[in-house]
Amino acid sequence: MQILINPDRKEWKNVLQRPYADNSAVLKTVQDVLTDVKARGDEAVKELTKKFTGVALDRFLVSAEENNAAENKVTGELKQAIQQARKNIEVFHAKQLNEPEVIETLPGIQCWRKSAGIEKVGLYIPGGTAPLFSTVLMLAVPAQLAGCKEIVLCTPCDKEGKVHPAILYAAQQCGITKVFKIGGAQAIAAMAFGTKSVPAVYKIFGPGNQYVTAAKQLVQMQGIAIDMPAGPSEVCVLADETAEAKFVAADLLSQAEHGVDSQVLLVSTGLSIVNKVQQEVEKQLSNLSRKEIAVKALTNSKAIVVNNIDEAIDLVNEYAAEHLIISCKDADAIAERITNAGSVFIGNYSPESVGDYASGTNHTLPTNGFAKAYSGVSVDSFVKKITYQKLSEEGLKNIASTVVQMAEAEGLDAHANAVKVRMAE
Ligand SMILES: NC(=O)c1ccc[n+]([C@@H]2O[C@H](COP(=O)([O-])OP(=O)(O)OC[C@H]3O[C@@H](n4cnc5c(N)ncnc54)[C@H](O)[C@@H]3O)[C@@H](O)[C@H]2O)c1
Ligand SMILES: N[C@H](CO)Cc1c[nH]c[nH+]1
Ligand SMILES: [Zn+2]
Repeated sequence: MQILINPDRKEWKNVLQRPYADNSAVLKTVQDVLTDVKARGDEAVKELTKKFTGVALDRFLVSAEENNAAENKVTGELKQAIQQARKNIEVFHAKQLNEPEVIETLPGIQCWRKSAGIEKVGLYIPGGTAPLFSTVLMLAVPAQLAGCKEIVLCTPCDKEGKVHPAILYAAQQCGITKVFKIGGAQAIAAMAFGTKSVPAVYKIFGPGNQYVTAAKQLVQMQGIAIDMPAGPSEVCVLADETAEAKFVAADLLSQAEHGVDSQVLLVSTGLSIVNKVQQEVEKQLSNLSRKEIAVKALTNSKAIVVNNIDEAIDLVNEYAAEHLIISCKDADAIAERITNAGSVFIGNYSPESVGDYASGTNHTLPTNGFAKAYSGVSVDSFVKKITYQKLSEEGLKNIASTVVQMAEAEGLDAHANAVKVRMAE
């Protein structure tokens, strides 16, 4: 991890750049995948799966037998953990549902807004380097709460053509029945355009690698909605001298192990904590099964020492991390000053892993600085909000002159007439 001391503000943009900023080669590959799947459907999906993963599939839908077999392969302890996590996620997300409230803007003019679940949604569950069954819960629970009628799930399979049993178990727990064993850009294309076996959906959700994220962004240009660009995982830890180096190192490594393109950032007001964290990182690395991946991700990562806490807060707001951990003396007060982050973890006992799995908040979050403008997935992501209005004759009288004045001033006589014709009766 590179250490930078007091970089000039003018340099922040460069310093805070994410790895692999130039994705033109990925975009080219993905564009070809999309064109192929759109033209040739299932045949293209089969060929591309073989090409990118080496797996030859003759069908994509996970069968009832595969589902039953998977249930038997998940241990009782893991089943309990999945159920506990699912419950917490449901409790947290259920509070996001709200009843429509009718507002009377003028006597006789009633306006309201109602949420309607998006009818057809596609969930992408990453599975290239780790079977992220926790993501099933993060997407399927809010989709079900929102009332989405058709929920399709795509996830890559292993070399034997099998989907990880915990992914299937989590899907069962969330009432998802259509699971397709395809991944990458070809899965996004299949859900976007539809194929003989994969239904087309209106909106696609879920994180993924660069290929998946690019595919989502490109299908969006063709009219299919997406949740957000949720790419390689990242965490920023803001730590002062009161932070526990062991905890900070563990948090940094927890995201570095996701992928070689992950980025972790340590921002601090003192060099001594940075040095201690570096030593801890070295120590803890040796015990990790995904050490190679974490080591590569650490080469993209930085520790930045700044002059004071105000500068540190400006820097983390500029970075707009997917996850921000605040390990500082005044963590609560600092949290109040955070304007850009996907999800914030306050204090020494709030590791990001807890939000990744089970506290109840969603782990599908904007990466790559998109937290400046995007929110993470919530029930809201799965609904559209339809506005309604109902006017009585008195209500129309109360607003008529306002509308007529404005319509005529815009030169739109027909608009004005739609009101006048009713008032003339
Ligand atoms: N932002 C979030 O909320 C969030 C949440 C969880 C995971 N993540 C991120 O999701 C990512 C998961 O990535 P993953 O790779 O493990 O799984 P993945 O399922 O996203 O991608 C695997 C698929 O990518 C395709 N692929 C791989 N190499 C390719 C190539 N050279 N050309 C074309 N296609 C190729 C293959 O089809 C493969 O099946 C990680 O980067 C992780 O950090 C992000
Ligand atoms: N940290 C990931 C989001 O960036 C989510 C995840 C899933 N499993 C473990 N972690
Ligand atoms: Zn994680």
